[in-house]
Amino acid sequence: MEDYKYLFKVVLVGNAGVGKTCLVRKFTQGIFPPGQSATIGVDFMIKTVKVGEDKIKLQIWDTAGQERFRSITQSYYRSAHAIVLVYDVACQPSFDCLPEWLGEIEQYANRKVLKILVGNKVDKEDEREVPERIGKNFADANGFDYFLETSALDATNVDTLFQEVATRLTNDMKLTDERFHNFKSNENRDGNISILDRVLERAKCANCRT
Ligand SMILES: Nc1nc2c(ncn2[C@@H]2O[C@H](COP(=O)(O)OP(=O)(O)OP(=O)(O)O)[C@@H](O)[C@H]2O)c(=O)[nH]1
Repeated sequence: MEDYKYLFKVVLVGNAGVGKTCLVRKFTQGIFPPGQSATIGVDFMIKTVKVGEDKIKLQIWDTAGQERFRSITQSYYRSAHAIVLVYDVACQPSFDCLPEWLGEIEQYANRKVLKILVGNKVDKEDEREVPERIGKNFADANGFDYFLETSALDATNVDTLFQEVATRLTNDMKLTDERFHNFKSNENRDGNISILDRVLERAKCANCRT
């Protein structure tokens, strides 16, 4: 038996070259890989973090940004608990493609998925093309749960990003657990099973409670 409370699937998406793989490797291995080559299809890494007293396992799926892998990566949206959409603050076209990525998320992901917007490569301040305010406005206007800027190169906000994801998902899951137990005790007290109880039970299974 592994001693973690929850396992969450986190999927990174965004244009090719925005730094998805470097963010994941910085977080999971503490390195900025030199000469990182393009991702083929999908790759995943695991890291355990602590949220309060609980150990939380993050299964982080790094998807290829290239168009030719789109049909493969789409199949990973469905089971995601969180989707991290990444653009490059020094590359306006990667920001201009965000509506297209949002369309994919809306089409393929669970309606309740946690949505995070990340502007990466803030170390390239001299070459910045997307102001932080514009990124934040986009996140607010498009229903993202959280926005921040990062650098996989100098580690700015990399741990913060994944820690925030783990914390938000854990809090949500605990709330679901709490509701579930309340309904369970009502069921024991009243001796009947409500429809809502069944729905919650199903939702729990779908959310990979471990
Ligand atoms: N300056 C700077 N360069 C970065 C940063 N993150 C990634 N890079 C560089 O950007 C390039 C692409 O990085 P990747 O991590 O492979 O990008 P990706 O989004 O995974 O690309 P695909 O796998 O093709 O989708 C590499 O040359 C990295 O060295 C960063 O935070 N700052």
